[in-house]
Order: sequence, then structure tokens, then C-alpha cells
Amino acid sequence: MAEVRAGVDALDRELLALLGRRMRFMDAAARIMDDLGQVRDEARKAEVIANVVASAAINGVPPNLARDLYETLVEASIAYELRQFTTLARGQ
Ligand SMILES: C=C(O[C@@H]1C=C(C(=O)O)C=C[C@H]1O)C(=O)O
Repeated sequence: MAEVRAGVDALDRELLALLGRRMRFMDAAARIMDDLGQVRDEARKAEVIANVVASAAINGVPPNLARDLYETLVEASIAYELRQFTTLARGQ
């Protein structure tokens, strides 16, 4: 069991490294956007979620898990991007 858990912990570190890379794209998006109203894009959100649901099936991940995770992730990313945009707009 210890070996399995060590594998899970190592994999979680990799996932977090990838998640950090994803967040850097949110930083880039916040820099590129011209106004706050552009941050939330529901059509793009739907596309991202459809993409991961399709990938989930190929990778042995329950599609509902992928959907729920990405619903949370994209909403958190939008909130993060809004904060970053506001900070940049204030010149900080
Ligand atoms: C990064 C973007 O901004 C938001 C963040 C998204 C994401 O986390 O994938 C998707 C839609 C956007 O509302 C984008 O528009 O692509």
C-alpha cells in the first residue's frame, strides 16, 4: 500500500506542475484581454469541457469526473483571470 500511495503522491506532484503551467496561460490571457467582459467566454468553456470529456473516455477516466473537475477548474480559472486582469489594470 505504501508503494501505491507513493505513486499517487508523485503523480499528484506532476498534476500540480501541469496545473501551474495551465495557470500561466491564464496569466497570459489576462495580459492579452482588452476588457473585463472578454474574460468569461461560455462558448470556449463548453469547448474545453467537451474536449476533456472526449479525452477522458480514451484515458480510462470516468467522463463525469472529468466534467466535474473541469467545471470547477474553468470557473476557478475565470475568477483567477478576473483578479489578474484587475490587478494589471490598476498598474500593479
Ligand atoms: C483562458 C480563457 O478564459 C477563460 C478560461 C477558460 C479556461 O480555463 O480554459 C475558458 C474560457 C474562458 O472564459 C479563454 O477564453 O480561453
